[in-house]
Amino acid sequence: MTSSADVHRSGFACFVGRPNAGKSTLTNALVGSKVAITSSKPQTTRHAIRGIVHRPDAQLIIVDTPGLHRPRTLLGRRLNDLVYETWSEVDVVGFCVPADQKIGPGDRYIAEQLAKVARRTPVVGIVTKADLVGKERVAEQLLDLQQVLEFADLVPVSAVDSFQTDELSDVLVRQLPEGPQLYPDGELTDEPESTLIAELIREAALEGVRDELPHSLAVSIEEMIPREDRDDLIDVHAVIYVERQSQKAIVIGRGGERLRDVGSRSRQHIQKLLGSKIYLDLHVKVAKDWQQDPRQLRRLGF
Ligand SMILES: Nc1nc2c(ncn2[C@@H]2O[C@H](COP(=O)(O)OP(=O)(O)OP(=O)(O)O)[C@@H](O)[C@H]2O)c(=O)[nH]1
Repeated sequence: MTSSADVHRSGFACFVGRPNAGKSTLTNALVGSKVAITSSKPQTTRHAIRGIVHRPDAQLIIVDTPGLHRPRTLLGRRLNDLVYETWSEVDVVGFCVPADQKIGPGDRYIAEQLAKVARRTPVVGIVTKADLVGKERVAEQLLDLQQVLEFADLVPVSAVDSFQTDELSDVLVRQLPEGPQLYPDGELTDEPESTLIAELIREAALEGVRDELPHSLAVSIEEMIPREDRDDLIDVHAVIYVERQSQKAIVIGRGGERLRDVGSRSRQHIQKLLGSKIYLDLHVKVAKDWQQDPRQLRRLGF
């Protein structure tokens, strides 16, 4: 006879929520490593980056989806399609609502979309950023959240001080089917390295830029090759794409200062990721209105 303690579960979870709800940060807190990139700019996440939580009793694979929003561009529609596709593939969805903001039309829009899958896929309500407010406000937000959808479970968390992150992991694991380990021990993500590297560069390039520019930035890794005659150095050639000439000037900065800064910051993260020294060759190019152009979107991996 097997007791419940012997049961091993495995499966997929994803977090949804309005932009900036804290989904990427939560993924990193659960996985315990910098897998999904985070920033204070909305719509940072474009790729379904997976983080893997290894536990003795379970393997939880987290798929990080872009923020769902009313689409205005072709890119917007592609991103939303990616979100719906992800929901239908996972075993549990975590609906994230930040504790410090009232539940608004954006959240209700997501709840309406989620209600369509909630019969097939259990949805867990998550009140994020609990550290920003008092206990009473957290309780109030949990009550408000309960009004918008029927949840399999409700959990308040803080990714910043690790409040209840283990509890959340338990709650999500409970919704997974019994199954074997799907990925080897120690593996944290199955994204190709080039995608992670592109995301690290985009994260560095996003720092300190304003307003509409974040949506116009895309990074493509053109080439990644070990330097000839050296086994400790990799040449990485990357292009930062923007939509307009004026944006190019912003990204490069006066005398190229900003771009150098972006290069040196992202290089540190990339070296850590690859465990090797790298030479980073970084260029900025204008791809006019790439968010509206199917051919350019394809080339940039959307
Ligand atoms: N105080 C506090 N801040 C948090 C917490 N989690 C996330 N943040 C901050 O909230 C901002 C957004 O976090 P992200 O994890 O990038 O949000 P996201 O939902 O993945 O955003 P998109 O990728 O745009 O959809 C960042 O500035 C984080 O540092 C938390 O638990 N506490």
